[in-house]
Amino acid sequence: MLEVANSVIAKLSKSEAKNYISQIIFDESRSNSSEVVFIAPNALVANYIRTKFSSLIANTFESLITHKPAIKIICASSQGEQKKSVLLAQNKQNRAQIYENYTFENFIVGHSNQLAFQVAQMVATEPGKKYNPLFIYGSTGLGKTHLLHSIGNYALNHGQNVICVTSEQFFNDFVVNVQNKTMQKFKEKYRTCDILLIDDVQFLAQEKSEKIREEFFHTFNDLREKKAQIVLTSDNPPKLLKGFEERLVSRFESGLIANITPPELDTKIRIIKAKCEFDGVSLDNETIDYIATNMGDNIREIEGALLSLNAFARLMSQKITLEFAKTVIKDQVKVHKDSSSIDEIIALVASNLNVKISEIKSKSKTKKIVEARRICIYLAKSLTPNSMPALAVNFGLKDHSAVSHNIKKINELMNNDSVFKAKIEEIKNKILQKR
Ligand SMILES: Nc1ncnc2c1ncn2[C@@H]1O[C@H](COP(=O)(O)OP(=O)(O)OP(=O)(O)O)[C@@H](O)[C@H]1O
Repeated sequence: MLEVANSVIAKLSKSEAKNYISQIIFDESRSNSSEVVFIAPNALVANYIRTKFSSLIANTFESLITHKPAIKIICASSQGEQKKSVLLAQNKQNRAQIYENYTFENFIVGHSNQLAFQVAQMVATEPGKKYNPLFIYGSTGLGKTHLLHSIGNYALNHGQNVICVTSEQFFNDFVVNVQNKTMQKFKEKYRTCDILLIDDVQFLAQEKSEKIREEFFHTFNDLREKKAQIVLTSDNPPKLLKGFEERLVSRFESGLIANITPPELDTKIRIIKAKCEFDGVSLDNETIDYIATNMGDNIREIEGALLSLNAFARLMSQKITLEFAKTVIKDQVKVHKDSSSIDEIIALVASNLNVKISEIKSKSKTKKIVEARRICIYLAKSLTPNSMPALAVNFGLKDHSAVSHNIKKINELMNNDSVFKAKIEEIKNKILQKR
């Protein structure tokens, strides 16, 4: 059916496709091999399609299935059918904004993203009940959009009316509707959905116009009152989103905040294996380990490296070996090595916590220095491509389990103390901004 719809749409103007063809839904229960039935939301659309597009649809069927069925366009009879038809038509449009491969099934879960994954599943299955809003934050390329769209895919497949946009799309939509004096349309779109998913909400904070934040504030309140689910993603926790008024920040914090941290080596390896399987790329374990250890934590960049490897291997009819991989992705690896050195991290932590660089590098067991050193280890693991053994050498620790122990302590502190957590995020942000 999708093939027929796409072929028909390809022959129409944008407005014909949007205003007519995308409004009808296929009625499987009433269709058979000689007659195909579609439901239109009202008589106007039904009549228009009957007279203008019936033969085009029938011919398209003929070209694809070699016989020409009769095409019947009926009008939604009951209120329920009308509502279903409108909802399905809306969902067809909404679906177009959601990446179909970004599903819960395709998401690899590890310690770094487990909480975000679990709550995302909960809000998808029971929207608006708990954790509203859900605020997911983390550095770039760690899977925030993937989780957001997974919620969207799941909810759409379960008949929910979902709007999924980036904050830039929300802003552009707002501007267009203000210019066209069609704000009522904008409000209907954003305030009647069951689930509103907004990606990269930090960009709204940076917009010069105060009006967009005002509109977002009212949209947010309206949806919350109607118990519609709101999910937001961002690169930083609400407290660090400079540009939003306190009233909005406190609303973001009123639900659940889930942080996605950089994946541990083991999770990264599982993600690489899953991506290879998905894209049909064949890599041996040695090469997978090399990529996981040397390429940083941004999964988008790892995906890019896998694509390059695959493309070069095909082009040169060559099997992907470790040596081949090292040559092809050497630039990506180099960029990561240069991007945020351990010394840079130590210097920033030292100045932020008012301790000396030499103290962090010393063997001092003073509580304040131990904590500063631990923060450096934690940040070095998150922000540099160094492996655990390499970090152990760098920080003069016995082995990789000593590194894990230090990281675990910081994670515990962050989980129990939101001020401490915000402080770490702030330092991390400063390091990222220096890149
Ligand atoms: N845990 C995971 N399992 C499978 N794929 C993942 C995982 N994490 C990230 N990815 C993949 O990595 C790519 C980048 O992820 P995504 O776009 O969701 O990152 P992001 O956190 O939204 O980044 P940004 O802040 O730059 O928008 C996507 O193709 C996504 O499928």
